[in-house]
Amino acid sequence: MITRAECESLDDKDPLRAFRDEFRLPPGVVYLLGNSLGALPKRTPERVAHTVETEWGRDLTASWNKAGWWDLPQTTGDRIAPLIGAGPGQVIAGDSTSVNIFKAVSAALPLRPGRRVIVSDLDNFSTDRYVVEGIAKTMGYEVREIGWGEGAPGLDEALGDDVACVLLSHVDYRTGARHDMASVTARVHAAGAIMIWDLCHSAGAMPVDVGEADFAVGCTYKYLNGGPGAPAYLYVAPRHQEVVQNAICGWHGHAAPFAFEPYYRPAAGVRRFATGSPPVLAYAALNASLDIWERVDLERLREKSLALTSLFIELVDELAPASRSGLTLVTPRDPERRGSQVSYRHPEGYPIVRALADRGVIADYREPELVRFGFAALYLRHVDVYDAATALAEVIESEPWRDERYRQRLTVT
Ligand SMILES: Cc1ncc(COP(=O)(O)O)c(C=O)c1O
Ligand SMILES: Nc1c(O)cccc1C(=O)C[C@H](N)C(=O)O
Repeated sequence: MITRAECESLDDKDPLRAFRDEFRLPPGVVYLLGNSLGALPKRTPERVAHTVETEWGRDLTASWNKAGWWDLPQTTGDRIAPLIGAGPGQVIAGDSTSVNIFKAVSAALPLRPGRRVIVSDLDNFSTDRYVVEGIAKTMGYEVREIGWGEGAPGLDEALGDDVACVLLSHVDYRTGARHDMASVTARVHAAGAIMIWDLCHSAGAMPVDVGEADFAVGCTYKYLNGGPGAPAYLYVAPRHQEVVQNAICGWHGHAAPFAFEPYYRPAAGVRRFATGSPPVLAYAALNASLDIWERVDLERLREKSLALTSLFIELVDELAPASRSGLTLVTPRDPERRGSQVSYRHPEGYPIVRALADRGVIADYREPELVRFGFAALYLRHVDVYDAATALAEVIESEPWRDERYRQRLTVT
C-alpha cells in the first residue's frame, strides 16, 4: 500500500500544487465538499470589499456604467464559457441553476412543436426533476422517466418522435457516474429532440465541452468557488439564440431596457435570458475566483482529479474492505466513467459522516445511505486523500452509530 510519505512526494511533483495557496482552508481540516460549496479564494474578500466600499459606497449608481455592473451577466458568462467549451456571447451568468433549468426547458419546448414529452432522469438532482415536473403540469407536457439503476428504462427506449427535449446531469450528484456528453447529445439529436445538460458537478472538475448541445446550465458555487448562492449560468447554442423565447422575460433582457417600452422586445443573443437586477456583490465574489480559473489547465486538473479519486478508492479497498467495513463503492471504478467524487453506500452512512467531521474530514451524506467525498483537485493534496481514507477506516472501526450524538440529523445534511 502507498505510504503517506509517498503521497507527500506525489504532492511535491504536482504541477497544480501552487493553486492550493490561493485558497483559504481551515487548518487541520480535510475538506472533501468542494462538490457542494467550493473553498474561499484568498482574493475574494478584498474584491467584494472593493465593490462594497468603492463601487457602491463611493460611486453609487455611476457604477452601473463605470464599474460594468449592467454587463455583469454577459462579461461573467464570457469568463465561464471556456470552462464548458463555449465561446463568447454564448453564456449568461445569473439566477440560480433551478431558474436557468426553467428558462432552458421552457425555451426548448417550442422549438419542437407537436412533441409533448420531456425526458427526465429519475436519479437526477431533486431540483432538476421538480422544475421539469412544474413545467409539465403548468404547460401541459408529459414527463418520461429514465434512470441509471438496474432495470430502469434507458435513454434509447425513452426516445421517440414525441420527445421534445431531454434534461440530464453530466455527472450524477450521488454516484459521481459520468455520461459521455457527445454521444448522448448525438443520440438525442438523432431522435429529433433538444439536449439540455446540467453541468453542476462537472464544470471546474474537468474539461467540459458543450459541443452540439442545445442548452446547458450549471452553478458556480461548487468546483468554481463563486461562494454560497453564487450566480449560476446558462449556455444557449448560437443557432437558437435569435429564435428562442425567455419565459421570464424581464427588463434586463429587453432590447432597449431604458426605453421602458410597454411591450417586450428581446435583446440580441444570449442577453435575452437576463431577467432582473443582478446581485452585484455575488458577481464580485465569482469574478475573483474566475481570476484563478482562467489560469487553470483543465486537462491537468482532470489528470489530478482522477489520480486523487483512484487513490482514494485504492486506499479504502485496502484499509476498509467491503467485507470488514460494510462500505459498497457506488462510483464507477473505470476512471473514464467517473466525475470527481467517490461515494460509498453504508447502512450507517449518516453517523459515519458526522464522526468524520469530528476528526476534521468533511464529507456529506445523501439518501439513500450514501457517504459522499468530493475531490476538488485545485486545492486538495494526495496526503489529504491518505488522511481521509485512514480516518474513514478508523471511524468505521469505532462504530459511531452507537453514539446518539452522531445520529441526530442537522437541517442541512
Ligand atoms: C445537479 C444539480 N443541479 C442543481 C443544483 C442546485 O440548483 P440551485 O443552484 O438552484 O440551488 C444542484 C445542487 O445544489 C445540483 O447538484
Ligand atoms: N446548493 C446547496 C445549497 O443551497 C444548500 C446545501 C447544499 C447545496 C448543494 O449544492 C448540494 C449539492 N448540489 C449536492 O450535490 O447535493
